[in-house]
Amino acid sequence: MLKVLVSDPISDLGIQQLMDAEDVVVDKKTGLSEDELIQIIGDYDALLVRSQTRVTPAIMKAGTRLKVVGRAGVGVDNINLEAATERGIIVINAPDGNTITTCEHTFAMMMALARHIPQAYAKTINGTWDRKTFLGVELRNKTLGVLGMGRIGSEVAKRAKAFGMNILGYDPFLTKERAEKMGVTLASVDDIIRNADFMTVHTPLTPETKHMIARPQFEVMKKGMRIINCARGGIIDEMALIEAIDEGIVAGAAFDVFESEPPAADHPFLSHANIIVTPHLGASTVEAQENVAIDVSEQVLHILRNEPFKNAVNMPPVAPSVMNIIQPYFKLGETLGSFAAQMANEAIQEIHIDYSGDLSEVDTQQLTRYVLKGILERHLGSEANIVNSLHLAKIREINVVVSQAPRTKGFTNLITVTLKNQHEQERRIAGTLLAGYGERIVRLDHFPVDFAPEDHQIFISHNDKPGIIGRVGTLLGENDVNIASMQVGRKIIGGAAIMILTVDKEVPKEVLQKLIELPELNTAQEIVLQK
Ligand SMILES: NC(=O)C1=CN([C@@H]2O[C@H](COP(=O)(O)OP(=O)(O)OC[C@H]3O[C@@H](n4cnc5c(N)ncnc54)[C@H](O)[C@@H]3O)[C@@H](O)[C@H]2O)C=CC1
Ligand SMILES: O=C(O)C(=O)COP(=O)(O)O
Repeated sequence: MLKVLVSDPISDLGIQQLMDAEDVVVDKKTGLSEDELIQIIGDYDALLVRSQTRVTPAIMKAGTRLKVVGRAGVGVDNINLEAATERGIIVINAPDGNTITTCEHTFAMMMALARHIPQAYAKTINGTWDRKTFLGVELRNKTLGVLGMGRIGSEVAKRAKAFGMNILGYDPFLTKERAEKMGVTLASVDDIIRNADFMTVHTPLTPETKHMIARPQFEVMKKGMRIINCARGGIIDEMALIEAIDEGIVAGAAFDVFESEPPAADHPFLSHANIIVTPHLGASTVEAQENVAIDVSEQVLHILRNEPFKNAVNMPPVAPSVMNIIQPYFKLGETLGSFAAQMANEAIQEIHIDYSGDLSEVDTQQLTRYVLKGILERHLGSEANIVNSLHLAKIREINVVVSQAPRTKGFTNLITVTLKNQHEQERRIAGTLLAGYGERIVRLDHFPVDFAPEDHQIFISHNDKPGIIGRVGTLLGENDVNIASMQVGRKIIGGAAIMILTVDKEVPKEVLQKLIELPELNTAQEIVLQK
C-alpha cells in the first residue's frame, strides 16, 4: 500500500481522488512539530503540505520511503529543495490553482488600503462615527507599479486596467512586446519606485528579491506611495518600511505575508495605524484550495505510480511538445544505462551520451536523467532516480558529455552510451526504438548486433572459432539454463567476437565460471535488466 501524509489543512474535496485510490492510504495529521514529523515520516511515500510545514533536511533524511513532497500552492520556500534533490525526492507544486484568488486578495488589499476600510471598520464597531479621519484616494488615473509580472502580477495588471490605472511593470522575463499587449508600460525597478502611487510585489523570495525594496529604495521613492505585499515576507524590508511610513515617505502598506510567520505579538506592523494586515490569506478561498489540492493530488498519484507527471520544482520543466518526442525513449535510455554500467567493470570517470536522428533536435536533458539513473543504479540502487541522477554524477566527479547529431547510421533514432574509466578504456552500447518492434540494442562495443533487451542476458566475449557456440549451448543446457535467443557479433572471421544469449532466468555464478573456463572464451557476464 502507498501511504500519503497530509500535514497541513488541505481541501478534502481536492484530495478526494487520493483518498479514493485503492492502492493509497491517506493520513491527515496537521500541526506536527519537526520532531513529531521525523518520528512518523519513515512510513510514508508522499507528503502533502501548504506553507506551514517546514520540510527540513532532517525530515527528508528520516523519510526513507519518501518519493514526493507535494505543495498545494505556489511557493516552495518552506521546502528544502537542495536536500530533496540530493535524496532524489521529487518536489511538485500546484502553480495555477490559486492565481486568481491571490490576485483578488491583492486587489482587496489595495482597495482596503486606499479607503482605510479595516481602520474605519474597527472604529465604527467600537462606537465612533468618524467620517473625517479616513479620507481615501481613488485608484483611477493612479500609477500602479507591479514588480513581478508572472501569473499573479499579470492578473493584477489586467484588473488594474479596468480601474483606469496606468501600469508600470517590471519582470526580468517581461518583453516590451508582451508588456504592450497587456497594456503595461515596461519599466525598471527604479522607474516604479520614483513614479508609482501604488506598488505591489509578486515575485518569489530569492536571494535577489530579498529586501529588493529597502532603505536605498525608500530614500528615492515617490512621496505618498502605498505598498502591497501578497507575495512573500522579506521582499520588502519590514523595518525600513516602518521608518519610511513614519518619515512620511510611504502613505500606507497592506501586507498578507511576513518575514517570519506568524509575526511576533509585538511586530510593529500589528499596531501601526497605516498598515493593514491579513494572516497569509492570499490563497485561502474555497475555489483555490480545491484547485490546488486536485492538481497536486493528481501529480502525486502519477509519481507514486511511476507515471509521467508535471510541475516538478526541483527538475527543469519540459515543454509538452518536447515531452511527446522524448518520453517514448525514457525506458530505452534507462535500459542502455543499466546495460552499459554492467559492461563496465571499473569505476566510471566519463559518460558520453550521443543522441541522433529524431533525438538530435530536441532538448534531451530529461532523457539524460533516465540514462544516468540506469547507470548509477548499478551501484547506488534505488538511491538513484531521475531527480538526483545529474547531481549524483556531479558529486562523484563523473564527467557527463552529451552530444546530438542528425546522422544515424540508418536508424531513425539512436542513443549511444559510452562509459570511460580512468585508463581511458571504453565500453559502448547503442540502442534504437523501432516502430512495431520496440527497443533494440544495435551495437555493443564495436560489434553490430540486433536484439531486444530482456530481463536476463549473458554477454560473452570469445575468439571466433568453430564449435564454441555449441559448447556454450551444451554447458548451459546441462546446467538447466534455457536459451531464448542468441546473437553473435564479429568484425572479421576468426577474430574477436561477442555472443549475447537471452536466457529465461538468473544464471548461477558457478555456471558463469564454467563458461569462462571454456577454451577460446574470454569473459562471460550476466546482464540483468528490469523490463
Ligand atoms: N499570499 C499568498 O497566499 C500567496 C502568495 N503567492 C506568492 O506570490 C508570488 C507570485 O506567484 P506567481 O505569480 O504564481 O508566480 P510566478 O512564478 O508566475 O511569477 C513570479 C514572477 O516573478 C518574477 N521575478 C523573479 N525575480 C524577479 C525580480 N528580481 N524582479 C522582478 N520580478 C522577478 C519571475 O520572472 C516571475 O515572472 C510567489 O512568491 C508566490 O509564492 C502565491 C499564491 C498565494
Ligand atoms: O501558494 C502560495 O505560495 C501561498 O503562499 C499560499 O500559501 P498557503 O497554501 O495558503 O499556506
